Amino acid sequence: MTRLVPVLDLSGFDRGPSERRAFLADLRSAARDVGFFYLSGHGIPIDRMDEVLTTARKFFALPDTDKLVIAMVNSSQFRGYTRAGGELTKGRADWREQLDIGVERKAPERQPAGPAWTRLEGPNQWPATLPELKPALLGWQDKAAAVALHLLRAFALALDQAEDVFEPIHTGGANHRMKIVRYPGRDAVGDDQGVGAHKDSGFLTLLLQDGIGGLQVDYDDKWIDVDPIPGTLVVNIGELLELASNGYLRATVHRVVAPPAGVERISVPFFLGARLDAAIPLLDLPAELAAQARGPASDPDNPLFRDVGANLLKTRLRSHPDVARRHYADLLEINS
Ligand SMILES: O=C(O)CCC(=O)C(=O)O
Ligand SMILES: [Fe+2]
Repeated sequence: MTRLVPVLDLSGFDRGPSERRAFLADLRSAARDVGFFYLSGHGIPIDRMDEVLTTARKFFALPDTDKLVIAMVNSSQFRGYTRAGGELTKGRADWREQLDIGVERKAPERQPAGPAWTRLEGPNQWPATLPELKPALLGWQDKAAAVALHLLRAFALALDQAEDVFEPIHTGGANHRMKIVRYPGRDAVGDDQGVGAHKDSGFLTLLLQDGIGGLQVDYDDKWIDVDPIPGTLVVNIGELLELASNGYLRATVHRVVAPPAGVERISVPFFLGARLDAAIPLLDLPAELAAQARGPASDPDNPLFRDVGANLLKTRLRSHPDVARRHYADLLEINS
């Protein structure tokens, strides 16, 4: 049986010209069709994957007070802990708790006249009572970034571009983001929105999920389960890659249905980002690909900006209104 969401083996990309060609053809069709695929052959041992999930579980098991000390609302960089119900998708609460981190940097000197997105760079918040979390998550972030950048080179070739076409927009200051997420069983609320239907806003998302399931993709107006396959990562395309390819590649809508009563699900999404000062290029696609480009499917309520920093700030402000009110009140016309 062929799966609707296929499994692609990244090691094929580095195994010689004919395997590379086959990998790129599979990548192109997976990315254009359903927009989601499983990635095997990525080189991250399954033990490392399990370790990250285990460490994430330990974090969520900490007492609420330990987690709330590092609440995201403390951070103008949108880093830190969000309790279940504290994040919104299309205005509705998501039933998941999570810790957001990003690239660990010092906050730059604040330039009042500088662009607002400069406030997004800076440090993460870490729990004092679980010191192993920081090395585990920063280590995972490095590994996931390396896999995602490798894949981005493959995407460039699949689009008939120079392999390094995306390098200028991420080299030297990329802003990857990641989080650890816990979806409690639905008995807690009686609502089944783990996370509501959305597209991801970066280039590529690499998702590590445990064995529970609940992730679904929108395909032909039906919700298709992306059931866990051990040892793989789930990859999907974000809006920046859709934008760069003028909609030839597609950022697929997806959601998570909360697990059944008494069951929790842990996931670790990693979002490959770009430099905040970069603008997303419009790639010059060869005629046969350009003819099939649909134009980016921008949501009229939520238009995409080519400027990476402005785009990221807009999506963060929408998802976390409490952070917006505390740290970005000067920018807000939104009063909710
Ligand atoms: O937890 C998951 O499986 C997916 C989460 C997700 O789509 C997101 O955080 O953007
Ligand atoms: Fe997502």
